Amino acid sequence: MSSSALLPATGTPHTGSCGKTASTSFTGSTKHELSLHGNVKPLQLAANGSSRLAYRSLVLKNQWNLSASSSSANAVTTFDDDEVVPSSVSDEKIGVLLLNLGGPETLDDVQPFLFNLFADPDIIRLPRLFRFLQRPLAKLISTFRAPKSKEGYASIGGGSPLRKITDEQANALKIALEKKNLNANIYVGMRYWYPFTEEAIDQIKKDKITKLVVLPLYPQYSISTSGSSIRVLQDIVKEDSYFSGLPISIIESWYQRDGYVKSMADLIEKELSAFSNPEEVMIFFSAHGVPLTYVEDAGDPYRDQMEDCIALIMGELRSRGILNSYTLAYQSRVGPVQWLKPYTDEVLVELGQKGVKSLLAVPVSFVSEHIETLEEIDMEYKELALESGIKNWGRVPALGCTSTFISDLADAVVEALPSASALATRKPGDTDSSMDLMHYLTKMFFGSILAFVLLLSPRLVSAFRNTML
Ligand SMILES: C=CC1=C(C)c2cc3[nH]c(cc4nc(cc5[nH]c(cc1n2)c(C)c5CCC(=O)O)C(CCC(=O)O)=C4C)c(C)c3C=C
Ligand SMILES: [Fe+2]
Repeated sequence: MSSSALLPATGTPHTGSCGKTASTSFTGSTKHELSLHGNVKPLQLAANGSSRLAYRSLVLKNQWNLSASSSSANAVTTFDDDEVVPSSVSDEKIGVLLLNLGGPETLDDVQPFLFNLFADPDIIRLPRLFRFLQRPLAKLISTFRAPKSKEGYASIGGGSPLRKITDEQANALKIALEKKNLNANIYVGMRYWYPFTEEAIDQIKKDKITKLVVLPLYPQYSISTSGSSIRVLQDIVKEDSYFSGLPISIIESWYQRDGYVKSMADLIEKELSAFSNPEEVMIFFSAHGVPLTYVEDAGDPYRDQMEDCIALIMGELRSRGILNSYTLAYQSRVGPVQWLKPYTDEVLVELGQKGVKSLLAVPVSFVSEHIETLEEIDMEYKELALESGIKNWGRVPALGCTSTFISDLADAVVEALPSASALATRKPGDTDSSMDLMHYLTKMFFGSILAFVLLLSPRLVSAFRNTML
């Protein structure tokens, strides 16, 4: 059945734009006094491909003198103030670092972007012994995966909208913070494409930021997303005396915030009302998956947080008298291993077979439109759902620059400031280079055998081809 034969319940295409023009500088007000209260916040650290939990700070009541700051134009996207506040007003220069995944801007960027992604030890988690295979493996997988990915990016206009949307969110956050009397420089650091996290970090140092709030743009924490970006930050902090002394506060997850939950509920409520029989619509939460081993072996809290998040959103909807049925499934799996279940594609088919007629898809693991909303949900899953017997299809847009959401992120930043403190530094001698010669030779020996098997075996190569395409 062709999808065009059946009209979706909602008519507005989700273009992936916040609908505002990003600009790089603002004139901030000159002097603000603010009393802030921080909360006990867990800080989750992902290092060497494994997740660790550290608990950080504290209930503080702090009196701040916050100032606007200046910084020059740069390679990395920053949103900063033009106006320099006299140093007598305040010594503080507040920075907010938004962490995101990044996406290819052109089709030529796709393979190198995929290489960066698969070269990340938090994405392909090899045992330590085989870590030196990470890059050859990334080259192999990215080369096989690129044609399929390119098709996807071509179908959404030839590149990812992520940079543009993240810049717009940074812009909106800057304004929201100003409304809360906080002048801050906003930096965007992407994990796998421009502007890279490393560039943002360089700029933060150049700007002599004195207090930094790190805000990953993923509501729920996963080793593979926020964890990976925070690890990059930590690796730099360990080696750099400016960063090791810089008070930093990391907001590692924020799906539980009232403002986020209410903003999601608002979007769902609005899209439900576009169906002719809203109360018959099943709310279908579709989250990006992760391999099962992340959760079951490495202690990734992602699934628990996702389930908690859905319960909060549904609780909010119930409190508004919206009693629709709902379900959660995981999308976008890659490769031959088991991922979190149930899988979105399989659930859609089952729901169709069970006679569900109206469905509202809700992307819940990400706050921008991206390839997995614009292509996977809007095209692939919609078509599959319609073929499976679902008659009315709708999709909730990503939060983007929704004002209640951005205002809540601004609150999160303000609340995080008092608990900023220097991250722990590595002890002298606590480095990989302390590995002895025997250890090194053993690694190389077994690693070479695995490399030979993986890279030169034609059967394995063809297995790869089948699973990556
Ligand atoms: C919470 C969100 C995300 C999780 C968790 C996540 C894990 C994860 N992803 C891959 C593999 C790929 N991801 C790709 C793109 C991509 N992934 C996310 C979000 C999460 N990923 C985003 C926002 C994007 C960027 C989309 C864009 O618009 O550019 C891709 C490339 C696209 C494709 O080929 O499908 C891959 C590959 C793994 C392996 C993983 C967990 C281990
Ligand atoms: Fe992904």
